[in-house]
Amino acid sequence: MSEQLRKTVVLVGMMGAGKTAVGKALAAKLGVPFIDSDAEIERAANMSIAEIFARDGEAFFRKKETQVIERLLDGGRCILSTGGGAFLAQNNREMISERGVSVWLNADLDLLWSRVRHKQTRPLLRTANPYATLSEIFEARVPIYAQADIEVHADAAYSIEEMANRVLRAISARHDVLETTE
Ligand SMILES: Nc1ncnc2c1ncn2[C@@H]1O[C@H](COP(=O)(O)OP(=O)(O)O)[C@@H](O)[C@H]1O
Ligand SMILES: O=C(O)C1=C[C@@H](OP(=O)(O)O)[C@@H](O)[C@H](O)C1
Ligand SMILES: [Mg+2]
Repeated sequence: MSEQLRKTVVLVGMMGAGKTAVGKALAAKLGVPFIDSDAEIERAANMSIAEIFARDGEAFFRKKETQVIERLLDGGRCILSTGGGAFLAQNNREMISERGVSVWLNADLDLLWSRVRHKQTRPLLRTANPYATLSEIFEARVPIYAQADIEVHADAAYSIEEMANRVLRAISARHDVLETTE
């Protein structure tokens, strides 16, 4: 049995949902390239995301993010993990739905917090009360992530491997995304 990816799969969702980790595992399963938009931006700028936010600001980062996602969607089919804010701009959502398929990794706030609380890599959470900030961002964004083509629930009990299998099952049900031949 062989599987052929017919569209780029774009993982969206909150910081800590597992987009980067699950995307990598999914790409390995399918034998297709894995690309993380944050990593691409960091590579091009030769700076970390935190440094880009500090030096050039969030608006600059968002412009770069749109450019990078547009370029990647025009390239070969792959698993594309985006940063948590990438799905918020309408033009980004439009190009993702025209040229790829969006998959929302939907995790609850407690799970997200448990994964991001000890990390210093996410500049948006460098506030006096990072839990409150995460909670506000979560409330504001959930209705937008809910516009994704496919939703996969992320539970604390699911390993990265299990999550990759869940996304694989969800896209396998869509023949316009993953074609399976005997
Ligand atoms: N299903 C999972 N089980 C256990 N740890 C996970 C799982 N998914 C992600 N992680 C861990 O949680 C952290 C955040 O995951 P990451 O992939 O960076 O999320 P995102 O890219 O959505 O912000 C990382 O340390 C990652 O290894
Ligand atoms: O949610 C956001 O706005 C952001 C999420 C981060 O990516 P992850 O979702 O992979 O952590 C990164 O793009 C940047 O710190 C902004
Ligand atoms: Mg990530």
